[in-house]
Amino acid sequence: MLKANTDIIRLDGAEKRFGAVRALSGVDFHVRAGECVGLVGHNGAGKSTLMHMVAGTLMPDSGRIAVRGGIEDHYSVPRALELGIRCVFQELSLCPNLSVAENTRINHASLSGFGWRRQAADLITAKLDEIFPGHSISAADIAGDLSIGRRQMVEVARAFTVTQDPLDLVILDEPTSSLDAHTAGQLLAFVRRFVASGKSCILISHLLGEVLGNADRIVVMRDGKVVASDAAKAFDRDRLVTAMGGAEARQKAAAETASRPSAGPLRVRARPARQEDGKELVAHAGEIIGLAGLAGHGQTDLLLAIFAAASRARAGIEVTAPVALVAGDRQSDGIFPQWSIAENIGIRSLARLRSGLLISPRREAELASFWREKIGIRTPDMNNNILSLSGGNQQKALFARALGSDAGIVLMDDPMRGVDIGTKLEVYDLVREEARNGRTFLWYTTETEELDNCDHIYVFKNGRIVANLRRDELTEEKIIQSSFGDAA
Ligand SMILES: Nc1ncnc2c1ncn2[C@@H]1O[C@H](COP(=O)(O)OP(=O)(O)OP(=O)(O)O)[C@@H](O)[C@H]1O
Repeated sequence: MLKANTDIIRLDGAEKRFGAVRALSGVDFHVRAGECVGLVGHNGAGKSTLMHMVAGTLMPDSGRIAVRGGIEDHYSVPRALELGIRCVFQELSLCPNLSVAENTRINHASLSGFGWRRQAADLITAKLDEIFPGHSISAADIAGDLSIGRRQMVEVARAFTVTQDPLDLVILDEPTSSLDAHTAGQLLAFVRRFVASGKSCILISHLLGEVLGNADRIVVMRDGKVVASDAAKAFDRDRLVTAMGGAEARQKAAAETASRPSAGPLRVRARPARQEDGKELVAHAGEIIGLAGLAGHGQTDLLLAIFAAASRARAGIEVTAPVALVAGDRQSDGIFPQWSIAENIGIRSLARLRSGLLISPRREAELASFWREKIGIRTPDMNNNILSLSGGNQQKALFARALGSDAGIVLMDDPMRGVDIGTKLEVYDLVREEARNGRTFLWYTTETEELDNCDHIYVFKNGRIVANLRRDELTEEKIIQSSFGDAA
C-alpha cells in the first residue's frame, strides 16, 4: 500500500483546446493515496476533459503528468491501467449485446481459456454483492436488457474488479446519476470503505450534498480552471455554489407550488399495465406530477406507454394533448449523434420551422439561439455537432427540444442527470412557469429534492402505483417507506 500523502497522480499546467473552445487552461491537479477528491463545476467547466487526462484517454496539448512521482512522457489508457488507475465515465460503455460476464471479461484479458465465462461471472457477481447487496443482477443478463440504473451498477462494479492489474485510483464521473437514493447510498458507503483501505477515488457529481458528505477534499472548476481546492469540511453548499459561479441557492419552489392556482382540464389518465387495484395516475393541465420510488420500478415504462398512447390508442391510457419526452438515457433515446445542436433542438418543432416543403435554416437557427440564451447551452456555435457539447449541455439541448415544441404534456424521464446546480434551478423555474401557462409535466426523478416542485407524487413499486402523496405530505422517509413496504 502507498503511504498517505504520496501523490498517486499529479498534473501540472494541463492545457487542452477543442477548436475554438479552451477546455482546460493551465490546470494543476493531484490525488493522494487514501483520499477521495470531490470534483465539482458547472456544465462544460472541464471536469470530464481533466478526467480523460488522468485516465489516459486524452493527452494534454501541454503540461506534465506524473504518477507516483515518476514523469509519464507516453501516458495512455494501457499505461494508466498498468499503474492502477481506472475510470467510469458518464456515458456508459457496456457492450449492449454482451452479457454482464462477457462485459467483465473485456477488462480482464487474463480471464482466458476453458472456464473464463464462469470466472468472469464469479468476479462480477462477488463485486456486485459487495457494493450493492441485494442487487438482483445476474451475470448472464444481457447488458442491453438492463435498465440504465442497473447498467450503471454493473459499470461501477466492473471498475472495481481486480485480476492482474493493480487498483489504486478509480475516477467516478457522476456514478449515482441513474441510481435511486438507496442504491446511491450503498455505492457511497463502499467508496468510503475503499478509501479507508488506503485506495483513492475522484468523485464527480452535481449533487453537492453527495460531494460534501463523502469527499475528503473538494476541487472546484470553472471555465477550464481550478478555482478552489480545500478540505471538504472547509466548504458548505453556499461556498461551493459561489465558487462554481452558479445561481444563488433558492428555496422558492415550495412556496410557489403551494400558491399555484387550481388545475385545468384532464390531460392524462394512465393505469400501469401491472396495476390490479383501481389506482391510476391522473394529471390536469397546469399540474406538475412527480413519479418516485426505487429506480426501475415501472416509472419509465409508464412514461413510455403514455408517450406511445399519444400516437396510438392504448388500453388504460387517456391522453388529451400532444406529448414530448425528455429522455433520461440520452445516448440511446435522446440525441441524434450525427446532427448539429440546432437540428437536435428543432426536430420536435418541424411544423413551425417549415417554410414551404423545406425546413427554414433561419427559423431553426432562431429557435436554437433562443434556447441557447434561455438555458445557457455552452458552445461557440449551435451548428457544431451535438457530441461536441459536455454531457450536461447535451441534456440541456434535449430539454430545449421538448420545451420549444408545441407539446401540452411534457414527460421527463429523470432528465436532470448531469445538469449543474445553477442550470437546474433555472430549469425548475422554467418548468413551474410553463405549468402556470397550462402545460402539464409528468416528472420521474431519482432526486428527492426535485419532487418539491411537484403538486402530487405517485410512488411506484414493482410496476405499480403504491402511494399518491400530496407535496405537503412528502418526505424522503415516506417515499422510502412506500417503496419498500406494502403501505399505500
Ligand atoms: N470532443 C470535443 N469536441 C469539442 N469540444 C469539446 C469536446 N469535449 C469537450 N468539449 C468542450 O470542452 C468544454 C469542457 O467540457 P467537459 O466535458 O470537460 O465539461 P464538464 O465539466 O465535464 O461538463 P458536464 O458537467 O456537463 O459533464 C466544453 O465547452 C465542451 O463543449
